[in-house]
Parts: sequence; C-alpha cells; structure tokens
Amino acid sequence: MIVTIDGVAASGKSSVASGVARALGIPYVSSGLLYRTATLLGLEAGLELNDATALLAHLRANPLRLEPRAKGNRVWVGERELTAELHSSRVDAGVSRVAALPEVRAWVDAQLRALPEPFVAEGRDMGTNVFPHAGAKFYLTASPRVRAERRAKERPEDVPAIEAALTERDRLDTVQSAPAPDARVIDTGPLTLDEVIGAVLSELPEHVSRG
Ligand SMILES: Nc1ncnc2c1ncn2[C@@H]1O[C@H](COP(=O)(O)OP(=O)(O)OP(=O)(O)O)[C@@H](O)[C@H]1O
Ligand SMILES: Nc1ccn([C@H]2C[C@H](O)[C@@H](COP(=O)(O)O)O2)c(=O)n1
Repeated sequence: MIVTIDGVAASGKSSVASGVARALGIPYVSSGLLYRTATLLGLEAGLELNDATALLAHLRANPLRLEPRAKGNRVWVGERELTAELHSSRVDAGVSRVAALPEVRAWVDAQLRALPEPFVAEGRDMGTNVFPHAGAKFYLTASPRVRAERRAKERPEDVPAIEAALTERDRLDTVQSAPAPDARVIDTGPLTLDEVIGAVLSELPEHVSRG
C-alpha cells in the first residue's frame, strides 16, 4: 500500500507525510531529499549542476542510503550523515536545476520504486509519475506568503526573501508539479498541521487505513 502526498515547495509535505505515516505505523519517504542529496554532493564536488553525466558518475561513486523513518528521513553517504545539510538555502537555490535532469529523475525514481511497501511517499510527481497506482493521493497547496511565513521560523532569511525564493522554485519545478487527476487537493493555508493530517487520514479508503 502506497499513499502519495505531493505539493508545492514548503506546503507541508514532509510534516504531513510524517504525521500520516506515524498514525498508520508505516515509514514515509521524502523524494525531495534524494534530489537535495544529488545537489549537495554536486556542489561539494564543484560540478556543474546541469552536467548529468558528471553528476550521475559522482552519485554512483558515492552511493547514498535513505533511512525512511516515520519521524523524519535521514540520508547517509558512507559513514557521513547529510540530513542536516540538505535544507540550506544553497541547496534550495540549486536543486531545481538538478531535478530538471531526466537522468537524475530516472536515478531517483529507480531508488523509490525499489523500496518495500507500505509507505507514504512525498514529493512532486509521486502520484503522477512514480506511483500512479497508489492507493490514495493528496496534493498540498498554500499561498507563497503563508509558506514563506512558516519557513521563516526555520531559516535566517526574512519573509520577502524566502517568498521570492519559493516562488522561483515553484516556477522552475512547474513541469513535474501538477496534481494527479485523482488526487485530493488540500489548501493548507487556513489549517493547522494537525488539521491537515486529520483531513488526509479521514480521506483514506478503508482498505488503505487498515493496511
Ligand atoms: N498546516 C500547517 N500549519 C502550520 N505550519 C505548517 C503547516 N504545514 C507545515 N507547516 C510548517 O511549515 C514548514 C514547512 O513544512 P514542510 O517542511 O513539511 O514542507 P515541505 O513541503 O516538505 O517543504 P519542502 O518542499 O521545502 O521540502 C514547517 O515549519 C512546518 O512545520
Ligand atoms: N518528486 C520530486 C521531489 C522533489 N523534486 C525537486 C523539486 C524541489 O525543488 C526539490 C526539493 O524538493 P523538496 O524538498 O522541496 O520537496 O526537488 C522533484 O522535482 N520531484
């Protein structure tokens, strides 16, 4: 059983996926962390972020391990944990370029499809491209200002700077960010995190919530 939670940047995908996964007693998987890892490793190696051949060679030489825990995913390369470094503004600024590369998308998709079910998968194209046969699909939205205000609690930049960066990332990610036709779209703007998690849980078909 797979539940997909897609949506725009900072719409609450990871927080909601984590809450839903914990309620169901299953892991959740953050696909964005894989794109973020590719970006961080590329930046650290001094690679051009649009050079798919060099990036993939580097990723294959430095295999990552995604630990899909319900309370928060962790990423390792060898003995080094990268998790805390994956949400920097530097990675935010480069990740859309890496995610636009078809070769990198194929690399991420293959890793996701190899994971054992059940799980909640969050990202941009989980319900459309990667897991079109998922048992339940959701798509989260909120205005850029609401998202920036939430994110400002976690970042040193001010709200207008964060809002501008989020709007630019939405623009760059548009191609892969459409909701699946059978996804339930939730505007998280007027809702608390717990209310969004509750809305998702209440919409799950019985066979999915039973496992
Ligand atoms: N409904 C909500 N009400 C209030 N705060 C929320 C809500 N949903 C998420 N948040 C907060 O907004 C911030 C962004 O959420 P989160 O990191 O889960 O988003 P995301 O979509 O996974 O982000 P990204 O696309 O950058 O990976 C977090 O601080 C989270 O606690
Ligand atoms: N399925 C996915 C997941 C993520 N991306 C891209 C788009 C985002 O800018 C970037 C980081 O994702 P986030 O952590 O913000 O969810 O990765 C994608 O194209 N497809």
